[in-house]
Amino acid sequence: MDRLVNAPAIRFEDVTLGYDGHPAVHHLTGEIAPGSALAVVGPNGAGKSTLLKGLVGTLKPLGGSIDRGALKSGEIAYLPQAASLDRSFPIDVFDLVATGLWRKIGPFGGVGANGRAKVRDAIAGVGLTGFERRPIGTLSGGQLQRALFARLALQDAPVILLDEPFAAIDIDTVRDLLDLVARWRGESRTVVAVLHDLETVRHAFPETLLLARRPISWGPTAEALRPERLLEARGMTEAFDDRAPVCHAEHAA
Ligand SMILES: Nc1ncnc2c1ncn2[C@@H]1O[C@H](COP(=O)(O)OP(=O)(O)OP(=O)(O)O)[C@@H](O)[C@H]1O
Repeated sequence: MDRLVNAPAIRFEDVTLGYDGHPAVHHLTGEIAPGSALAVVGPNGAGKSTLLKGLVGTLKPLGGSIDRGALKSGEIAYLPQAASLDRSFPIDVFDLVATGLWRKIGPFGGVGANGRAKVRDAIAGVGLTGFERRPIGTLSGGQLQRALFARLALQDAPVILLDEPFAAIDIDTVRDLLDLVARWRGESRTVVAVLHDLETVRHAFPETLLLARRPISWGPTAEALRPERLLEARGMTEAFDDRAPVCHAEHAA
């Protein structure tokens, strides 16, 4: 547990992230404290998924820097949007969840009796006992998301990133998965989640980053989501030029 409590903050210093030299997020400066639960909120196209890709390291900044402290590769667990998963991939629930152990045993390592017990526990923890040998292509959206959360739990990472984890998921599953998020917080893990449902954000995430290509507000959720801030965010993405060059002005608005 000390490993998690002592995890470093993640710091953004005037970060620009984008594609083909065009910014999708810019002028992001701030810090994610270890053990915090941060919601990332904003309109469509605001750059929320782009930010998570930058955080996990699959997208390099076009400008500025992201300091992950001493976090090693693999210590940031990442659940992309459900649409990015190929559900036709021939793998069953047990084997999908077992891939959460890769960081510890390597892709070609045997899972072993101990590992198999951990996989079964993780599957039970998300209420999927009995589904172990079901191909993932036969699961409902909610069941698949439960399996993906079980895999995340097994990864045992100090930082967990979730991209729209509750989109098109039934209310019981959302409640169960939020319980798991609360448990991760109790274990001092850092959780960053892209969310659209502001009720869920207000209920379960004490900190919020409201993003609209640039940060509109970042701080305690009630403050960050004040109506005038939300209005400002809506106007920002509508006005943004998708082919704009990188702007190097210091923290320009
Ligand atoms: N691979 C890519 N190549 C080029 N442009 C991209 C790519 N991915 C995203 N973009 C663009 O970057 C901008 C931000 O996209 P992003 O997916 O980060 O937004 P988002 O806030 O997650 O949106 P949503 O809520 O709709 O999922 C959008 O204009 C999008 O078209």
